[in-house]
Amino acid sequence: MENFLEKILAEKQVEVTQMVMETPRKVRQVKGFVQRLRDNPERLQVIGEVKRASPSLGAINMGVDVLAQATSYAAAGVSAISVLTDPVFFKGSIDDLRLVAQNVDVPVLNKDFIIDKKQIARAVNSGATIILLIVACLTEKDLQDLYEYAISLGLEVLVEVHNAEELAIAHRINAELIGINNRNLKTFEVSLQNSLDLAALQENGRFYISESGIKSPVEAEIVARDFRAVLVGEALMKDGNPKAAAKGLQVKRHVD
Ligand SMILES: O=P(O)(O)OC[C@@H](O)[C@@H](O)c1c[nH]c2ccccc12
Repeated sequence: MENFLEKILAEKQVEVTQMVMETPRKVRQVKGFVQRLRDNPERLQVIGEVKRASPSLGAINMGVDVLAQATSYAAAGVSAISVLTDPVFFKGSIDDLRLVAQNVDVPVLNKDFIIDKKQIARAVNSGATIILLIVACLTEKDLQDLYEYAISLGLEVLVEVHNAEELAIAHRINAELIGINNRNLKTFEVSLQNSLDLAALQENGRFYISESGIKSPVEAEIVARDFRAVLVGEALMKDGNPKAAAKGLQVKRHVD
């Protein structure tokens, strides 16, 4: 049986084949995400995500007003906004990202399954300032090449891992920004315990983010000690007041 990730990657290959290689322009100028983490160690930072649907849940909020949602996140003081651009499994589009980037002055993360430079050039030209690279989607060599390409363009790169082996790879390529996904992309099972288990392997000088399954300030508190930020989609997309919800997740961290 093909797992979910294999299905997504097979489809992504088709999408990328049909894409043209754009000439990358300059990265949009905003105060960077890492800088925002550096400046705010005392509160858990939030990346609010725009996500209409997902393979595990189906429709989350298909009728969302993308601009209003992103503006609410920005008004709540999020450190970045993530926009899903995968059309097939997440019902997103690059136009969503462009719309958000044109209207907020916070970093914007292009959330997609990136396997090719063409996607990175498109991300920059659409206003993204951060891209996601998922260790489980790439060979170490391709991960390293795409990472270096993105950095050379002036992008920030969030490197996503799910287990200790992938975390070691993220450390080897010298990623500064590492996301621990609580969701297993092969089975879509979610456990916050994954972040807590891998926290012991964190290295000094890098910034770690806990991704997925954070639904309330209670869950935010659980990861706030070991993580600088959380990446939250579903809970914010389903809340009638996304601004208040995004603000409520910025809980106090106990920094020694
Ligand atoms: O909706 P949640 O459970 O708050 O999760 C957000 C985000 O972490 C999730 O969308 C995500 C994390 N890594 C990904 C990789 C691809 C697509 C989606 C994701």
